[in-house]
Amino acid sequence: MHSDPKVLVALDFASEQDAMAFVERIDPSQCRLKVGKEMFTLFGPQFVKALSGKGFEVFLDLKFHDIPNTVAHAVAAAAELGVWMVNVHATGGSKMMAAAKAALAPYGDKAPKLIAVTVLTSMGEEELPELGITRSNDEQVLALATLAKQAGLDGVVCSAQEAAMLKAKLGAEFQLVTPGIRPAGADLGDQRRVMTPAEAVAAGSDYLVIGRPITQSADPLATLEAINATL
Ligand SMILES: O=c1ccn([C@@H]2O[C@H](COP(=O)(O)O)[C@@H](O)[C@H]2O)c(=O)[nH]1
Repeated sequence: MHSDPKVLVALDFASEQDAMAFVERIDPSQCRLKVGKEMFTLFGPQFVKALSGKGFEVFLDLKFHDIPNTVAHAVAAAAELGVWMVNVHATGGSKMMAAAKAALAPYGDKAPKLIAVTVLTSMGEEELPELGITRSNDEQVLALATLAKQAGLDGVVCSAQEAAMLKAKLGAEFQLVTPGIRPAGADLGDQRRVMTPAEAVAAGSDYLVIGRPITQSADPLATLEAINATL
C-alpha cells in the first residue's frame, strides 16, 4: 500500500468500541483517520492518542473559529496532541488564520498541517445568499482559499468539484482536502457537492475524506480496499 495514503476515514461513531473495532481491522498504510466533533466531544484527547498509538496519523477536524488568540492556543494544543492535520474555518479571517499559523512555528517540521474550511460540502450554491454571500460558490471558495494561502496555510477543505479550479489558480503545492466523496451509486446523505473517489483524484484532490460509505458499509474493510484500488 502507500506511505502517503489519500483516504482519510471520517471516524464518526457514537461508540468508542465500534470505532476501535473498525480500526483494528485496518492498517495505517491504507488510510489516515479523521476525528471530528462527535468523537472528540465524546472521547477527547485520549481517544486521539489511542489512534496514534496504533500507528495512525490523525486529522483533528474541529474547524476552529474564534478570536485569533483562542484559535492560536487551540491549534497549539492540537500540535501538542501530535496530530497530523488540524483545521480552522477560513471565514474566521486572515488575522485568525495567521495567528494559527504563527502558533505552530515553534513545532517546526513536527507541526501539523494547517488547513482552512472554505464552503462546507453539504451546502448548495442556493444556500449562500442566506449567509449574505452574493457571489457564486466557486468565487466564494476561491476567495477563502486565496485568503488561506496568503495567511501561510498549507491548504483548504473544499469540494472535489472545485479542485481543478483551485489547483489552476493557487498551484499544485496548495493542498486540497475534499469531503463529499461518494462511490458511484452511494447514498449522498446530507452531502451536496460530491464526486467519486477516482474523479476527485483526477480533478486534483490531494486527500479524500470518506465517512459513511466506509463506516456504514456491511464490509467496511472491503469497501476501503475497493476505493483504494480505484485511486
Ligand atoms: O465541508 C466539509 C467539511 C467537513 N466534512 C466532514 O467530513 C466527513 C464526511 O463524512 P461522510 O460520512 O463521508 O459524509 C464528516 O465527518 C464531516 O464532518 C464534510 O463533510 N464537509
